[in-house]
Amino acid sequence: MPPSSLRVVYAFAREMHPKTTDIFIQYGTAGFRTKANLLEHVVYRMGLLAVIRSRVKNGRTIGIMITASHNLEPDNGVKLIDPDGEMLEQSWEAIATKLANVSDNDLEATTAEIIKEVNANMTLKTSIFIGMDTRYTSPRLAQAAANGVMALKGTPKEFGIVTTPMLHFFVKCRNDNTYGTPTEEGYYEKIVGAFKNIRQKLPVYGNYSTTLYVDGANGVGGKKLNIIKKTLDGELDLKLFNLGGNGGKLNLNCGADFVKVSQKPPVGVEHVPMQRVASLDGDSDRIVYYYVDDKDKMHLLDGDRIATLLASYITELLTASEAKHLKLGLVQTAYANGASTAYITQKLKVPVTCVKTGVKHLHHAALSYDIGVYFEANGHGTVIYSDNAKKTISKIAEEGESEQRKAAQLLLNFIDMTNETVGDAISDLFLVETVLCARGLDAEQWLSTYDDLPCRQVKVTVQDRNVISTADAERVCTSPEGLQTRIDELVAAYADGRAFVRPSGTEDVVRVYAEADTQQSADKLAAEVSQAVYDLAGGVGNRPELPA
Ligand SMILES: CC(=O)N[C@H]1[C@@H](OP(=O)(O)O)O[C@H](CO)[C@@H](O)[C@@H]1O
Ligand SMILES: [Mg+2]
Repeated sequence: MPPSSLRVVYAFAREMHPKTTDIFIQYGTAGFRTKANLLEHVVYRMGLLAVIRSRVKNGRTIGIMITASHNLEPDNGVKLIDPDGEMLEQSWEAIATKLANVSDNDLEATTAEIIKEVNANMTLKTSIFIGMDTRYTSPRLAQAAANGVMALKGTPKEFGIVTTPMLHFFVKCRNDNTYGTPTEEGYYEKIVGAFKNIRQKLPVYGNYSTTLYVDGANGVGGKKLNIIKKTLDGELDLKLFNLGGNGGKLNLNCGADFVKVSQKPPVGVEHVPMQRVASLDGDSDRIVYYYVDDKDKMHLLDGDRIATLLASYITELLTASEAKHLKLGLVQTAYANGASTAYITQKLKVPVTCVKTGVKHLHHAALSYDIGVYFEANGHGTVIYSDNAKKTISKIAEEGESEQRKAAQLLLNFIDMTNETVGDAISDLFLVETVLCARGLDAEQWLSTYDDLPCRQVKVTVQDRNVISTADAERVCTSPEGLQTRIDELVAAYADGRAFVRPSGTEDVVRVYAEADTQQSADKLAAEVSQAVYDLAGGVGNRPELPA
């Protein structure tokens, strides 16, 4: 592009999407995320960067998703999706951060510098897929992204309101047409189609009931399930709540994150004792299940539960299809309940890898298995299958003995039902329902597989959360000095005690996690560790108090 036309681009940027704040913003665990009114210039610049990224990747399509996931309504965010539908390559996060923070005056020079540095061929044609969640600030930000794309002569394709995993899926399909069709219909056809297929093969039996209640978090997931619901022909009877009407606010006292962290049922859902409920987050890339018993006590079935359920069923099908040589492994983070890890390794005999928080880390580690099941405890996860695994299973489905063939065919449906690009609440919901149906389980039986250790997660506000450094997949705190020693002392006083701290990548807080043999102990340990963080890492506001 000749310099004169770039001049026009930057003059346009200054005028249309000016940088109005000096607050430093960082591409974190899931992209940029902050108050929506601080983001417009950032999103515009991500439009520019998406085009540059695409041109480094031979013109393959890149995605831009506008969402702040489970955060409350006033927040928003933006993240880039790489050509295979994966999160942006980590080495580009620093580039994104640099571009987001330069002044309007330096934007031109910095963009030119980046183009040179990454060696982008700016003559390539490129299309950028843009999606957004249901926030009222999203359309304006999506427009800023499209303007950024057009500024560098890329072609934006706007999908409007879609779930985050849908956009990942579209990007993957656009760059690899064997994976599916890059449209919402294509997504339903593949994922919901596979579910309906498998239901033909697995009769409903035992304690499994086809009625499922869903908490849509007043976000996009419930709206999409409302479309899907009409096509399910009674295979699954969805009763949807928190669809965004009746004044229900996005993620407010509802949704997967609320249910997981507060360990309370969401508002807005009718609670029938023992009825299983699936709770999605605002952009529908997370899901947890729960039920309320006849004494009004809530029982949570979180990401760890879903991971173990899926891993054990896949193992069963691998055994039945005699494809046991395919190596299945599970990936978790330090937030995984200790009881789940023990169950997976000791009972299921499946190897477990523990990695840092953030889906990109889990996805990456899962790639080292033939079949990698990865889940964060908060319900974000999926299963990925290597080409070798897919080929082997397809071959058995065609050439194996009758019983082997049957199992392999089920497994192929299971693979089709999976959104392998990223954690996907809708895809995960169908996977879980399939396994529960295949095993004739109700939620209570599912819960009885193992007993979770009571746990507690809390936040502490400090002056600068980056004073906290960690090692060993965030399980050990290496600075500030003395904090880990203090945590060790505190943990030692509890049976089955475990605790760790880490700076959040999406909020300006330090997260504290604790588990112990009783809820009371877990709560107390979390509070004591919070005090240690407050004292040793520059706490602000009131010092955390111990539970009464
Ligand atoms: C403890 C926890 O649930 N942390 C979440 C949260 O990250 P933090 O870096 O902890 O803020 O948001 C991430 C993005 O959704 C998700 O990947 C991660 O698991
Ligand atoms: Mg989310």
